[in-house]
Amino acid sequence: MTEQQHSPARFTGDANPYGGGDPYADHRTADFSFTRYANLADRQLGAAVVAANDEFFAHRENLLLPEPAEFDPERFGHKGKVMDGWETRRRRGASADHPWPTADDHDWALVRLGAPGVVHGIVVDTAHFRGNYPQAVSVEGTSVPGTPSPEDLLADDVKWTTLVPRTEVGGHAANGFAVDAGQLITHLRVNQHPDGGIARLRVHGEVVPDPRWLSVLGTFDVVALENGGHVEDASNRFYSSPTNTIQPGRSHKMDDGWETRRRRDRGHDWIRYQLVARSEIRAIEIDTAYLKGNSAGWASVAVRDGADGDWQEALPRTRLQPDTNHRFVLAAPVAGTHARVDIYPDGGISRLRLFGALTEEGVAGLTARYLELGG
Ligand SMILES: NC(=O)NC(NC(N)=O)C(=O)[O-]
Repeated sequence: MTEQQHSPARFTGDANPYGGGDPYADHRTADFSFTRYANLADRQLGAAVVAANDEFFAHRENLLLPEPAEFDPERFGHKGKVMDGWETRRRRGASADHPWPTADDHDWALVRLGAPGVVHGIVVDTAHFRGNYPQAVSVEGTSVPGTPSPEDLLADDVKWTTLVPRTEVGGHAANGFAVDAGQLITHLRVNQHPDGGIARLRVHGEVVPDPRWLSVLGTFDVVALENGGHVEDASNRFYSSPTNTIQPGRSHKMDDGWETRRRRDRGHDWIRYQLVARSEIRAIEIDTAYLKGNSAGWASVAVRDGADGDWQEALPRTRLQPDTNHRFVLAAPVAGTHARVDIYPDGGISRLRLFGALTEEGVAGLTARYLELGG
């Protein structure tokens, strides 16, 4: 997929001091088209903020929390105002005559993505940092194989590519940046110039798995997000994201799955996926964990070979039980590049697993893409 380059809305400058009431009432945000891609900096996928040079006021780990940042005007701790984000101390200059930081002074945090991938856009949200947000931010990316330590990542021989050049940002705003680096990224370095606080970081993109790993595994879940599957479209996203259906592990609460609004017509809901590459599917799991009074009543699965192929039934319309994992062995393998799950009439499922193996063509396509991206 190629990202259409739009210039996302830009916010710069201070927000007003908090004046009471809903702290989000004056939060500045916009619709960023790249948020249709999954968040590769998701803890659930395995992402982490592995190091930061300073976290005096607030911990670096807050950056990846899934929920919006909270603000309690009354909450102060030993170090100052308790902030729900990553916040560094105020930098100072070298002398009384020059008390200001230098132009190059900045703070950094190292982020490991949940899976290697191509980044299409980044949101640096300074929610509630109104007078203490960074003047500017920049983001670099690198691809380091294996499991490097923070020291390995900070070594001089690691080559970093600029994903977001140093850019002025706004306080109390979701600052969005479209990215078009066209290379595989495993880690990010997020810089705030010269210092300050960032509430949340989101890194939207596509997972590009190592084809050697998937080939050795043989049979695996060919639609799983961590293996390179993704949601192309869905009929409804009212309560929760359809991407939840391909997240790792079992769902542990209702909004960890996919739930649609109640239908009052004669239609039904669906999700369409692109598989990691052309695959042969042999077994299907549909889980309705934590969906009890709102589980889908029935579900069917179809597979398509190529973007314009015809849909071929893999699983006929089948009754589902609430809060239950269902397993189906297919009578014969079904080959394709795309899949869809249709649920009747509405409700939700928590996970869809499509177990199979890459076809020869699938291995070749994935290997070519991986090498082209520098993997
Ligand atoms: N009111 C503040 O937030 N002040 C300071 N920050 C914290 N967290 O106390 C600062 O330096 O910006």
